[in-house]
Amino acid sequence: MMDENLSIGFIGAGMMASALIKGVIKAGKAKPASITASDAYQPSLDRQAAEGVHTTLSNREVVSRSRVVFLAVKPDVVASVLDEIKDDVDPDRHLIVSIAAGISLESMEGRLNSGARVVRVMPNTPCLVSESAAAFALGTHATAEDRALVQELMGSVGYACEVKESQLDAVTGLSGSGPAYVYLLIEALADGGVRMGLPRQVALQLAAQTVKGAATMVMTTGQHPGQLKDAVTSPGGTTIAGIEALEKAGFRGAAMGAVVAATQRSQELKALSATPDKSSK
Ligand SMILES: NC(=O)C1=CN([C@@H]2O[C@H](COP(=O)(O)OP(=O)(O)OC[C@H]3O[C@@H](n4cnc5c(N)ncnc54)[C@H](OP(=O)(O)O)[C@@H]3O)[C@@H](O)[C@H]2O)C=CC1
Ligand SMILES: O=C(O)[C@@H]1CCC=N1
Repeated sequence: MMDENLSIGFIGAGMMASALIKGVIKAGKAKPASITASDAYQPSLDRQAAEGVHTTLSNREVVSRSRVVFLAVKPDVVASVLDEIKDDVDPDRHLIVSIAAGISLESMEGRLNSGARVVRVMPNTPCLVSESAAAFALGTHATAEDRALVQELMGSVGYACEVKESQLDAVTGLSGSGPAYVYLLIEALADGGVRMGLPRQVALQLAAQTVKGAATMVMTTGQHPGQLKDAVTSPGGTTIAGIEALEKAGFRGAAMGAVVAATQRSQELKALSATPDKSSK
């Protein structure tokens, strides 16, 4: 069991860090006072300070105050942040948890002093409402305790599982970016309702609840989505007319293509994380 007084730090206090901070506090896994957040953008820090989180403009202070340090900056900033905190990271004390898309464990370990414990996590923003879908991979020096801690922390805000690092780009393309695809779907379904005369608010509520209900059916009945689809689809009825329209528009291919494109983009981001020459350390 995690100690609720475990000190957790966030370097970068933007969208994803805010969602994680709120989620872990709500789950009772950390107290606001045991969290430290840094950012380059003062209004982001002001938002965290209002929640009772200790804030600072110094990334090094985050490391000095925390045992678990989340790297929650954009992928192209990770290298410079690691260079900045490198000499403050103590393998006996710190676990570094990167949530940056595409940045490899090897490249991060290569920028830190030897023995640094690093984990890569790919979360998603629904951790704010305890409905995250996350996967993680352990670095060379991360321990069984680190695995248990990350599983407990991420599991407290939704579903979490360990995967091979090579699978994390696909996780990013599916569940990391996935909430945005589903928001697009909800918006489009609501637009369809509005197009056919429903009030906007009613249409949006019906669309969102339909997506939530269908997801809950998949997760609780154990039935294949195809079986559940068939149960909605009466012969010669309304649903098959709707499905025909979706199939004609290439809906399945478009959804698969979104995951493929986002995965490929995550793979491209690796180019930003080439391992530095170790002899220069
Ligand atoms: N958003 C999402 O749904 C998900 C994001 N991620 C990953 O999370 C990471 C953060 O993404 P997201 O929260 O969306 O991005 P944001 O831009 O919202 O947050 C990043 C924050 O880091 C700040 N920052 C920039 N440089 C530094 C620095 N040197 N030191 C400290 N803070 C700095 C930025 O300030 P400023 O704006 O002034 O530059 C910004 O406030 C990314 O690596 C992304 O791949 C992973 C899963 C899902
Ligand atoms: O769009 C992005 O790059 C980040 C990573 C996954 C979700 N958002």
